Formats: sequence, structure tokens, C-alpha cells
Amino acid sequence: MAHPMIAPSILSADFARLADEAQAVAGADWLHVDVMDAHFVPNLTLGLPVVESLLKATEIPLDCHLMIENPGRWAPPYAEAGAHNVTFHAEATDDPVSVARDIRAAGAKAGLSVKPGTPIEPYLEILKEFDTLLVMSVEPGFGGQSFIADVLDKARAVRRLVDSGELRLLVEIDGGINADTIEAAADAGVDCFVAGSAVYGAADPAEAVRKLRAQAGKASHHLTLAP
Ligand SMILES: O=C(CO)[C@H](O)[C@H](O)COP(=O)(O)O
Repeated sequence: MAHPMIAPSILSADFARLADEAQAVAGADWLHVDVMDAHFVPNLTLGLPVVESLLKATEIPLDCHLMIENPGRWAPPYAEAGAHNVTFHAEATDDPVSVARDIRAAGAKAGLSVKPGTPIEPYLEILKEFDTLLVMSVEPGFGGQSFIADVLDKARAVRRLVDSGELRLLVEIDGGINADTIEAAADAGVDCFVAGSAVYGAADPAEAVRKLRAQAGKASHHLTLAP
């Protein structure tokens, strides 16, 4: 049985010390990299050059979350650079399937993300083209926001399809994940938990990763897929 996966979000890290901040969470499953373009979301973070440098600085697989417009243009280079996952937003493109195929062809896992207000039903048919569904549990753009529990219905719906064998992908959640919220998300069938402030705001980020993973492991749902 695979363990619950924890993906610390570098949005809450010190951007001047990213290599050290990656080292500080050495036991994490993935390092979640928030790419924001100040258009799709009202914040600006980092882009491909920083991801290329991070790839040289850490062995942790990079989970690149593109909160950007025009992912068809910008997503494949992250895959070519060596990112493990390249996730883009359903709301940012009219043709998510071709973006997913381009990401996979460039050698990465493809992820689809949905904002809290975006229903999952219109996308269920195309999820077979993806390796990960990233359910946003805050409005994308900023760390440190409160968890929106309503989105767990989307995780439950997709988990049912995975458990019944109709889909094969990881369910990931991002936003407001901490000691108070992670068990509810795990119970809903989430496989991978992104946590920014709960990890990098802790005195010992590596210990925070271990504690969150142990807490998620207490939930009734058990993973069936390896990462
Ligand atoms: O994608 C994000 C925001 O758009 C971040 O990954 C997310 O909010 C993590 O931060 P926190 O755990 O503090 O909520």
C-alpha cells in the first residue's frame, strides 16, 4: 500500500534560499512549485529558469503547478526540463486534452487542476488523459488561506471512479492543508497533499512533513496507486 504523499509548496518558502528550502523537506514525496503569471491569478512568482535551477538543486520530484494563461504554449517546456508533474488549469484552455498529450510526450506526468468553483463533471470524460487531478481547496494565488471543505465532493467523485477501476490517476489537493484539515481530505480519498504554510511555517519543516503524512495515514481511505 502506498503511503499518503506530502508535497510542500515552495510558495511559503524563502525564495532567496530555494535550494536550502528544498533540502529542509528532504523526506517529502514531491516539491510543489507554484508558477503564477499575474494574469490567470493575481500574483507573480517564478518561471522556467527557476525550475531549471531547482531541478539541479534537489532530488525531490518537482510537481509544477502552472497557474498561468495559455498552458498549451508554456507547459511542455517544464516537462522537457525534467519536471515530474506538470499541472495546468482546466479554466485556462479550451483544449486540455492536447495540452496533456504534449506534456506526456515531453516526458512528464500530466495534471489537471480545477479552482474551487469549477465543477468536475464536465472533465470526468477526459481524466483518462491525466495522471493527476489537483483539486484546489482555496482560490489559487496565495498561500495561507482557509480550507474550502466543499471541494471534497470532487475528490470523492473521482476517488470512486479510481476505486472502481474506471480511472487511473492520483487525487491531489492544494490549499489550507494543515493538522486540522488533512484528515478530512484523506477521508475523501485524496492521495497527495500540498501544504505550504503548514510545512514552511513550522520550526522543523521535515518533521511537519512526517506529522502530516502520519495524520493522513490515520484516515479510513487507503491508497491503491503508487506515485
Ligand atoms: O497553489 C497555491 C496557492 O495558489 C499554494 O500551493 C497553496 O495555497 C499552498 O499554501 P497553503 O498550504 O499555505 O494554503
